[in-house]
Amino acid sequence: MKSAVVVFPGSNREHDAARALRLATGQEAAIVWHGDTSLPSGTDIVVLPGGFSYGDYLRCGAIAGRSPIMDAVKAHADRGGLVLGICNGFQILCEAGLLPGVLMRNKEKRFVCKVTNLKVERNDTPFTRAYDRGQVLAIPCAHGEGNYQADAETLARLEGEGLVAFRYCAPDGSIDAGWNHNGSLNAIAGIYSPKLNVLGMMPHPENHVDPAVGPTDGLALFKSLSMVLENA
Ligand SMILES: NC(=O)CC[C@H](N)C(=O)O
Repeated sequence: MKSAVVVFPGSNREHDAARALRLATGQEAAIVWHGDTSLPSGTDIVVLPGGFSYGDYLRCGAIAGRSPIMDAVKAHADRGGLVLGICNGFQILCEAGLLPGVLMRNKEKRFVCKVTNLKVERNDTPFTRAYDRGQVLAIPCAHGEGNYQADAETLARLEGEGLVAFRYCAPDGSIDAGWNHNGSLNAIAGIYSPKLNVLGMMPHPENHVDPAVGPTDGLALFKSLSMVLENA
């Protein structure tokens, strides 16, 4: 499995993402600069990592979404290639038009850094097959602008087509506004593209992958990707 992690000026989670990919797949990810115009040949999965690309100026991800590498990322996604955007990476995917909607400021207008509970909506996707449907994961969040918003038509389409990947939930899996720390519509923490090959999510699965430093609920996401590609 060949993976590539894109680095933008201000990215700060690229090594965490590369490490998670290495732990799950046993292979090194290529590190790709945002100013490049192509991905390494044979790339199976592209990861847009978290961080503060371009200092979060204009809107988080707005400038990075127009970087030279994004045409190659779009072409990869159009061919059915896998793309994972985590936190700032999710913001970049929305700003680049690979996913619908926008990430607004958290409802309390504060940066939130804490472990959240995430409900796995479906486990028949390339990103979630190593999870159970309805499983509740403990995954950290660290963002100021994670409040997912979309117009009513887009929201209805996401819900109707099963494109919500994860929701913020209570520890027992119930959807309760008290656990939706950033105010996202329908407690949405992550969404898929219509072909399920692009996933954007605000929480950081790459930070819960190593038993030496804590819980490992994020590892199965990266394992899912390697399972898909082994079976391809
Ligand atoms: N951890 C991150 O990727 C942060 C995302 C973004 N800069 C925000 O604060 O919303």
